[in-house]
Amino acid sequence: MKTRVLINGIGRIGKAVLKQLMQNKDFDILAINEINPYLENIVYSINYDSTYGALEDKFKIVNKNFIKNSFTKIEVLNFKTLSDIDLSNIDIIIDSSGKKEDIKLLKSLDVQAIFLTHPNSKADINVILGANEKELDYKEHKVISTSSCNATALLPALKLLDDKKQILCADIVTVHPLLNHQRVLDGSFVASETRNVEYNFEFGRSSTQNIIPNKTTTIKACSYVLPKFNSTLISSSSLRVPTDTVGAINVTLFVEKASSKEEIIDIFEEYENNQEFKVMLNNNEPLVSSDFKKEKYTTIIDHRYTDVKNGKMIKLLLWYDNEWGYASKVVDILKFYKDIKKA
Ligand SMILES: NC(=O)c1ccc[n+]([C@@H]2O[C@H](COP(=O)([O-])OP(=O)(O)OC[C@H]3O[C@@H](n4cnc5c(N)ncnc54)[C@H](O)[C@@H]3O)[C@@H](O)[C@H]2O)c1
Repeated sequence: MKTRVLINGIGRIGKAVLKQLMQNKDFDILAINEINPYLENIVYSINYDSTYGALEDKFKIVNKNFIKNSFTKIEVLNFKTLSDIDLSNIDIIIDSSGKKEDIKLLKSLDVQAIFLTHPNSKADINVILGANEKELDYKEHKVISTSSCNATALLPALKLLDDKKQILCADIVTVHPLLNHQRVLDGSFVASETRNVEYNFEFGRSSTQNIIPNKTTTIKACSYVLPKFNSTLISSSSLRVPTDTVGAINVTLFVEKASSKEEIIDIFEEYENNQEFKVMLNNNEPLVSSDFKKEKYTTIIDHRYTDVKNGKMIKLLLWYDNEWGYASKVVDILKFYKDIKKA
């Protein structure tokens, strides 16, 4: 039986999830809920995309509040909160609105599961493939966070090296494309339902003219998945850059067990050849960020920059598509959830 899905919030991540999940015959996207009240605008922004290109099979509006292409017909709703929606024909919700909804309210919804596309310490579980998917239990876990793009890219690599070499401490710097909550030109930085103002004033500055430093929640998000990877072990910072998608993470690790550069590369190559999900891919080509656009592997280890000093300091450069790549992991987690439920 097909799993009937509602997507809440059809922004950058909602659209990337929609376009990938539409291809999967085990899922039926029955509804989208979006606070944007302009249906014409929603359809337009699904059909055309500056980053990933236009849809070949375009949607049209039918029957007032439905959108339809050759294969899919989806109802478009306009509610402020999920609790106002009739969910009688929905099995799972993907909440890609970014809204930090009350977890009690989410748990009370009459669906099998709610997948949040942001890290959430109050969710029943935060899942990253290649880190803790074996802990996912459909009977116990109803509110399931699929963590953040950075943590999804970073944690499998950290876990692998910790299992083999035991990490003593580390530092990461994420280089992240701009996001919709930023300003095009300088302005105020105000709180919203999806971003609180404790962030920093630098996000009120022009996103296209600056490299914007900020704190990152990446390590906090990792700790919700595997508690040992926390801010006592790992320091972090982030640079927001004026590109549309594809991030990079510069990782420096100090480890207990000494190794050579060749041994570290072998560890990642062995992982790539034996993995269950598309998590890690090794790269040795002279590529730049846009070459990783639409890459579905969670993280690409760029071995042109892999290095080891004195046996115990390891340097890595990781790439990841923070939109399409992350959304592909949300879809993989949904497939995994469905598989364990069937088994
Ligand atoms: N963009 C990324 O790189 C990325 C990667 C991983 C996770 N995320 C997370 O995914 C979430 C969405 O991020 P995004 O970049 O797609 O943001 P976005 O601003 O592009 O999209 C959010 C969408 O949700 C809608 N929305 C807001 N509140 C709503 C509500 N109450 N009900 C229904 N719709 C609502 C907005 O109108 C918008 O269309 C955030 O939590 C973000 O942290 C983003």
